[in-house]
Amino acid sequence: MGTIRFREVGKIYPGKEPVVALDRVNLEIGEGEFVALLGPSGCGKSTLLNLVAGFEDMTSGTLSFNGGPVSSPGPERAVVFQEAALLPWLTVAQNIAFGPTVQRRGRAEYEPKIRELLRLVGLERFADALPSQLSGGMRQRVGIARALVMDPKALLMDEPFGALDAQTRMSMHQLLLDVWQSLGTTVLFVTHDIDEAILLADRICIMSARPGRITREIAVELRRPRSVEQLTDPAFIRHKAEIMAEIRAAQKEHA
Ligand SMILES: Nc1ncnc2c1ncn2[C@@H]1O[C@H](COP(=O)(O)OP(=O)(O)OP(=O)(O)O)[C@@H](O)[C@H]1O
Repeated sequence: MGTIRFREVGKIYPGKEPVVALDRVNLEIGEGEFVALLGPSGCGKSTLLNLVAGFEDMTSGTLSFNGGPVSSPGPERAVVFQEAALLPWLTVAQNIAFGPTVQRRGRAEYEPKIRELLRLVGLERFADALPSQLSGGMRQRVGIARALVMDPKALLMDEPFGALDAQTRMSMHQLLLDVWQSLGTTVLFVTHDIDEAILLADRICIMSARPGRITREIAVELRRPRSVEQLTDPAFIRHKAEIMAEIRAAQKEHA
């Protein structure tokens, strides 16, 4: 389970000059699907993700997760932000265990899970390290493990690799693909990076400049398992040209 369904969803931020962030968004994401959201800055990508996370309320329309309405955050929908925001006084393992600890779950229940997640994100040797001893990529691995500890049905990722250098980004792409392949979690992934979206996603939704609407959906025709070698695949280049043309057209319309 992990299906997400937007029906005619609108979001207006109230204020002296109200901001129409989303306008009649329709989107269906199937169980285990990897969907990337691409679009110009300020088009409402984070707003859309925050609605699924339960951080914001919509103004109109309906949004459901596994068939039920979304009204608040929940452990079945985990969020990964650009900065992992780890607790600096806790070790890597303690940071990952933070959610279960707050929920007062027994150590015996979650410890095997923490070990499994440390292995999954390649940080077994850093279980006792403090966040200050880690690189940016390693911190983000902890962020992913922390998100997975409650066995979420969906991972909501808001530019999770946006602050990383190109090399680290590439290894994070591989890591995320491996994690997704082994867990089958639904992923909603917000990015500015066209290559990243094509490399990772099953489907790419392109949003128009404000007010944000989904103007185009592209099913990515690259075989899995994916790897960075596919950056030169003819299908990859075709998708990239198609997406760039769509984004240019949307910008022109807005100008
Ligand atoms: N809490 C808020 N109050 C008022 N306006 C907001 C709020 N949050 C976002 N907005 C506005 O809503 C619009 C959509 O913002 P959002 O952050 O969803 O876009 P985005 O596509 O994620 O942008 P970026 O790519 O730059 O992160 C923007 O114009 C933004 O200024």
